[in-house]
Amino acid sequence: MTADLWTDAELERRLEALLARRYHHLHPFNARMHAGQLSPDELREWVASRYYYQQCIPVKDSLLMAKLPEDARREWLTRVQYHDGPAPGQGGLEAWRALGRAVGLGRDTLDTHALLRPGARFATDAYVNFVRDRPWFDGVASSLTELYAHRIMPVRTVAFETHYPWVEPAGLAYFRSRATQAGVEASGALALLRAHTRTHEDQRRIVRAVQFKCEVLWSLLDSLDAARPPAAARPLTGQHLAAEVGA
Ligand SMILES: O=C(O)c1cc(C(=O)O)c2c(n1)C(=O)C(=O)c1cc(C(=O)O)[nH]c1-2
Repeated sequence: MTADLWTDAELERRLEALLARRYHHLHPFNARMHAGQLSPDELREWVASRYYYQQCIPVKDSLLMAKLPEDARREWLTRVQYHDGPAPGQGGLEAWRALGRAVGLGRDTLDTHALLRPGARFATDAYVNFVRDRPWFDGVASSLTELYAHRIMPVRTVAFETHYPWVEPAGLAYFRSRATQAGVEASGALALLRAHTRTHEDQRRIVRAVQFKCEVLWSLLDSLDAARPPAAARPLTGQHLAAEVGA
């Protein structure tokens, strides 16, 4: 340990301050969603684009697990199990499919990425690549946006109930589940990082990883918030791409 280390409280204060300024709850698209200003199609595109993010989370966690120390690996496995569930038809990803059904999107539309915005794919892939290519310490740190995620879930749930009554209530279960799960995950990640922090530079790496992750989440919403051009000029979706390669 070196004398110039921030205390735990100071590190958390810095992360809080960063997230309060840069987390995606402040993004104009999220603000419009929570204010009830999204059209049904915009809401569907968000659900479809975020589905790709949800699919990739257990993939990045599996890549991360391969690098973790033994105790941490056992702990991190629960994240993969949370999303994949103990059996088909269960788990977090299935809960997101239920959200898809609740907004009128079938599994086929989600799985073919027909409505996935290219920018949302690039942002998500950047997160997976970051975790794959960097040391596990940075990968774990990049999950710390979850320090804030659990706080916006209750806000989002109420926003959906209030402003989008056409969305089947059963579809909101995922948000409710994350309201507790994200906090548990963030505390576990922080504890693991603290146990392996030796230098001030380690602490700065944590902050930089959270900065990066804020940009991932921000970019994902940028892709959805782009000006809405006429259909012919709209960004390519999975459906267009599949048609072009003759699938
Ligand atoms: O809807 C959201 O605002 C939101 C944000 C985040 C986040 O902060 O990365 C995650 C999730 N949801 C989520 O559902 C989820 O499973 C998740 C996993 C992770 C991660 O970095 O490992 N973040 C998030």
